[in-house]
Amino acid sequence: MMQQNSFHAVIVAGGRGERAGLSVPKQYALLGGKAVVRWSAEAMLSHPLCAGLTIVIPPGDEARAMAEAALSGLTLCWATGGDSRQASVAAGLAGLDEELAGLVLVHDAARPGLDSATIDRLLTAFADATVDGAVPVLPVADTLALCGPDLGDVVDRSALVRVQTPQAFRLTALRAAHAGWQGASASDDAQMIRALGRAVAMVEGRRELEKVTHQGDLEQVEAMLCPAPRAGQWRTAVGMGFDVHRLIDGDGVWLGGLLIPHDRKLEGHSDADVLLHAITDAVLGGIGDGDIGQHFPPSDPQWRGASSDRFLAHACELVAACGGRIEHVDATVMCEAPKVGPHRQAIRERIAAIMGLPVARVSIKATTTERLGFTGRGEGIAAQAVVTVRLPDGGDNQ
Ligand SMILES: Nc1ccn([C@@H]2O[C@H](COP(=O)(O)OP(=O)(O)OP(=O)(O)O)[C@@H](O)[C@H]2O)c(=O)n1
Ligand SMILES: C[C@](O)(CO)[C@H](O)COP(=O)(O)O
Repeated sequence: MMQQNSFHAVIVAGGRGERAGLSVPKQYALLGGKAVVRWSAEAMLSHPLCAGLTIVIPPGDEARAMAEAALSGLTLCWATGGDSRQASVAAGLAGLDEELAGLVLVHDAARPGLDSATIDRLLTAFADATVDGAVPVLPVADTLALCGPDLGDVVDRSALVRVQTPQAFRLTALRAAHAGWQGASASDDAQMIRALGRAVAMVEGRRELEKVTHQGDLEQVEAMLCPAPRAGQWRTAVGMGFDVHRLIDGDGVWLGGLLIPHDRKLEGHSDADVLLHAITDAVLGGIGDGDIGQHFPPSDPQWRGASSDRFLAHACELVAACGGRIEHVDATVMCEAPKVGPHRQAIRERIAAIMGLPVARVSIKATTTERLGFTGRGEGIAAQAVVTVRLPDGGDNQ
């Protein structure tokens, strides 16, 4: 049953970002350690009335979006973009169920500064049954003038606004607008709804919703969203973790959130994922918050056979609750077998997804111990990890 005023979000991330001139399309660029598109995806999904999210990406970009933008940990649908923003929006709308999505919020991935309050203002506009759309707007602060070879006449700016996204619509109206559009390519959806003679309300926009368009914009938006810490406001902490599990007869070992085929398995109360346990302890070490056994006691039956993803995700949530963020993970697995190398990239991607990090910030290494000791004799597997955490001063655990 659809909740009153719940909405489905469509984030268009199907462009090439040519004007921004970055080394990757701007939706995948890192802003405050997180891919640009992930900022809006998280903001949409964390809104209590968000009933679903579709992200529109360039053709063939799904693996990249999941790995580079660390989107695989989020619950969402994919759509393949078109040659223009308008075509990409249409592709995103195509998969929506009319019944489930009464309202749709269409948003540019290139505007990472989305917050819940803006979404609330847009939704509130639909209390007026005559409204079919709502957009966030900002006043124009500069003098505006026509331009030709020389400066032309000044335009009355009191009659102008800057239109941002997300733009909210009744889905039936937006579909009709896209189906009936006959003009040149439309730069946003509100003008398409208005062409049908339908009303679009204006709500207060947000400075932080500035679009990353040209060179230098990414730095400016980052400065708004992640103000650089002044000396003494932040500190960097390094946490370390170490774990060992015994190998027994079985048919595969859980390592880094993946089941690796093997003729043995790791023994433990949970799934015994020795690598995730070491990383979890390193994350907890970074915030001085005990260890994995304290948070998930082996004596507690609810953790019997549990997937260790949950332990690591919980530790990452504790970092966020302190106002901190994880910068980097470096871990080493010690065993003779199974060989980790063939699975290294898949393990990095899985850990990055669990931790909400870009893959580049997760390093996984492996070594034998030259047949020495318990790992050398194949009696068990050991793993150690180092995690770097950035914490605001005052965000400390006592
Ligand atoms: N074919 C396209 C073009 C744009 N977009 C998306 O629409 C938003 C606004 O577009 P814009 O800022 O123009 O992005 P780009 O097209 O990527 O930029 P450029 O024109 O500089 O290449 C962006 O989130 C972009 O990813 C899209 O989904 N599909
Ligand atoms: C949709 C939009 O962000 C509203 O301001 C804007 O029109 C996108 O324009 P672009 O030329 O596709 O960047």
